[in-house]
Amino acid sequence: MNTAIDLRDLVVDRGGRRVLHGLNCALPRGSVTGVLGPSGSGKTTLLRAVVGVQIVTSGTVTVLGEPAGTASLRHRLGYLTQAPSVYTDLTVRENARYFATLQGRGSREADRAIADVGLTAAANQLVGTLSGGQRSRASLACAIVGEPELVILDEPTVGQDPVLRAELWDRFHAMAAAGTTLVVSSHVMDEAARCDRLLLIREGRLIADDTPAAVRASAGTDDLEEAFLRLIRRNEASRTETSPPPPPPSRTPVDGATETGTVTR
Ligand SMILES: Nc1ncnc2c1ncn2[C@@H]1O[C@H](COP(=O)(O)OP(=O)(O)OP(=O)(O)O)[C@@H](O)[C@H]1O
Repeated sequence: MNTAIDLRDLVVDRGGRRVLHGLNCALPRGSVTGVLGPSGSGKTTLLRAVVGVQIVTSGTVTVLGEPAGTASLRHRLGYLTQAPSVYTDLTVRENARYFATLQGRGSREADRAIADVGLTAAANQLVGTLSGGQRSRASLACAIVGEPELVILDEPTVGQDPVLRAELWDRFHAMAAAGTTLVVSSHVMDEAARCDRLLLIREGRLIADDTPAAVRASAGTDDLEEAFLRLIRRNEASRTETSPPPPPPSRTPVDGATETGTVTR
């Protein structure tokens, strides 16, 4: 089976509000999918649903052939949240070794993950003394140290300089070439261009699910940022057209007037 993630009519409510409105998509294994959309559009919620930590209102989320959240998936996926989840009173290497051990791996994999995120020089530094960007990379090392089949990364490159971002993306593609499936949320358009496939979310709805080339072609522009703007406007226009006409203004009959406006005496 070549599908890593399958969403069917996924609906999620949070805080009494509908956040995802019936998403459908199937993501292939061994690829890098970018999840893009404005702040608050539902990217993190979608990733949480795939990881299995989000209560789902209705629909199904199937991950590596199992329902999301199934215990056996825990060792098959790595999840990087937006808030770094590493121990500040341990060094980078101690953190990586700890998470490696949890995944049945050793110090070799820990050192490799540290190198993959460009932190070898800081391996013996306490995480609590790292910069924000370094701390986020330490967290990324811990998410990938178990060499999971599926890697879910929520804005992994925030706070990283362009050279490091490019290196991280090279690493993501090397992982995909080796068969790993990656889902990466981002706000950055040049990162969208690096993905094999894009999911563009707007207000909890998927408005594009395609390759970057197909997204550009469908929008009629080579500029991905402009393409997204056009797709968003097109989506808004079609929603306006299909929404029911507004109700007529309510008229409260005044004394002596009927509903039809005829004044009676
Ligand atoms: N714990 C929560 N309780 C209630 N509502 C929430 C909660 N977390 C998120 N939301 C709401 O769900 C919606 C989607 O949030 P989500 O974090 O998925 O967006 P996002 O696209 O990841 O945003 P960002 O790019 O800013 O991280 C937002 O309207 C947000 O306010």
